[in-house]
Amino acid sequence: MAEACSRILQTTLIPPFSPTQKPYSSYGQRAFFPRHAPVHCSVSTGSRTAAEGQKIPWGCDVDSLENASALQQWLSDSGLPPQKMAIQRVKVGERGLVALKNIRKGEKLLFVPPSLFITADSEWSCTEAGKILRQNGVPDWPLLATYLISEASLMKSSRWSNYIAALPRQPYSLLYWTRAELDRYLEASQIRERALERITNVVGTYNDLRLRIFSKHPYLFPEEVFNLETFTWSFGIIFSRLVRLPSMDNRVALVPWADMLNHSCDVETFLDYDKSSQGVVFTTDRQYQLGEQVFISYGRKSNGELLLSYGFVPREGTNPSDSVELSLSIKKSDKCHKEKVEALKKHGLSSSQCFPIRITGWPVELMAYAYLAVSPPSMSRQFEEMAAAASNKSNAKKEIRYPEIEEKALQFLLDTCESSISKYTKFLQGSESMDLDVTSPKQLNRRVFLKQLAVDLCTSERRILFRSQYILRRRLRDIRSGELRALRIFDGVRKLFK
Ligand SMILES: C[S@@+](CC[C@H](N)C(=O)[O-])C[C@H]1O[C@@H](n2cnc3c(N)ncnc32)[C@H](O)[C@@H]1O
Repeated sequence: MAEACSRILQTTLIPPFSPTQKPYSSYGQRAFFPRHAPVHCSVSTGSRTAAEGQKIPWGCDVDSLENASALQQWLSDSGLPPQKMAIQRVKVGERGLVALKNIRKGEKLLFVPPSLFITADSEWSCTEAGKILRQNGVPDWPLLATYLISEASLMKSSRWSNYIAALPRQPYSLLYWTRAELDRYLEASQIRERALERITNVVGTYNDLRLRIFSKHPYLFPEEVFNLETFTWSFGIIFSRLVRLPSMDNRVALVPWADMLNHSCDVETFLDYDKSSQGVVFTTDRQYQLGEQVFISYGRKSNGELLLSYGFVPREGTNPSDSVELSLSIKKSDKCHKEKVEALKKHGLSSSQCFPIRITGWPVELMAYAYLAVSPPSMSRQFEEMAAAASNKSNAKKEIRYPEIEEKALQFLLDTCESSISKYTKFLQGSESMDLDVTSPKQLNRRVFLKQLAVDLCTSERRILFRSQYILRRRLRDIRSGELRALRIFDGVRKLFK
């Protein structure tokens, strides 16, 4: 479903690049951007639609194979060894790498040499721009984001032009959702908060670069090229394609070709640098028949995290790493609110804290937080111990137990879980009749697409909460029936002595 809809989205949102546009005059061959009205943050302006903002004149529509063969040709001319896979249209992920022959389990594939990686050390076509960013100590991610825009804007003059031309013109990412869309579709999920934080970070990073560097060197960083729209694009590319290479001191890199591999929750194989073959490889953990799509893992990520960075949600129940964030808080009305918050602060936590819950259970930290939330003033001496155990920074990751308040703590968790479930249910029931009031087919496609992603995410997150609700109810029932049994025995013994 998501795939079918995503195709619609991709072909309708972005106006195609017009090759007749003139290059940017003061910078040799930079692509020309029409001057925008003042830059807006997509989060703060609910009215702006994604279709209006992003006019990126590079990249391509991923649902077509536009530019894929030029990329393949350029890569093999630039030192990529012959491959057992080719870029093709696929059912999962639109474009992906497909086996050209049978591939065995345990085979090493790819071998992308370092000369084809883009890292923070890559040479800039505009050396002056790179020098200035480095002199200003710009960290790797913003540096890479700026590098990508700088190279992209140089079009054919950049050595990466074939790679950039094959990148998505609009990466799927929550960065492209407006504030109104996030509020409307992701209200029940904590991923909404994460998306808002991420958008704020991107906007903040761009504003910081603009104030500190770009405004001082307008000839090197013209606003027509280095603006919030292009930064949203480059960060979208980075979030969805950058890889961390453990065997290269955890360096981050864009690795052309390797970044054409799509994610599957069924495989456990990751990209890494292989010292012996001196290239980025992965080792297959299953066999592939000729014509089958080959997958890697993007890491053990929840459905929410996959939506946040990559813009897709795996089918319900297929992701063993799926989790949902449950937000717990210390009630303002708590007699020991101040003391509890202070204890939490000491351990880097706050009065409201999110914990990941999986289908298989929850972390010991969550239970410790619940104990703290329900503990009475008479237990104030234990607040510190509870806060330490609630923080994953505590060295001793031991499970703490306070039998005297266990029932209260479990009930607190059950209440929180059920209030979260009701938010999801409200959204999911409402989504069936959600009015998709729109004025154009483009907007309709976008809304159907976003709604489907949100429904998929909320269904999978609610499923985990349902499971927790079941476990919590059973534990409470056991505690209560145990207490009842103990009470009956006590009563019997009392009668005996009467
Ligand atoms: C590293 S790129 C992979 C190549 C990408 N399909 C392309 O054509 O450029 C990551 C992007 O691929 C897509 N993708 C990867 N795995 C997917 C999956 N299992 N389901 C849907 N889309 C997927 C998402 O759009 C994601 O942002």
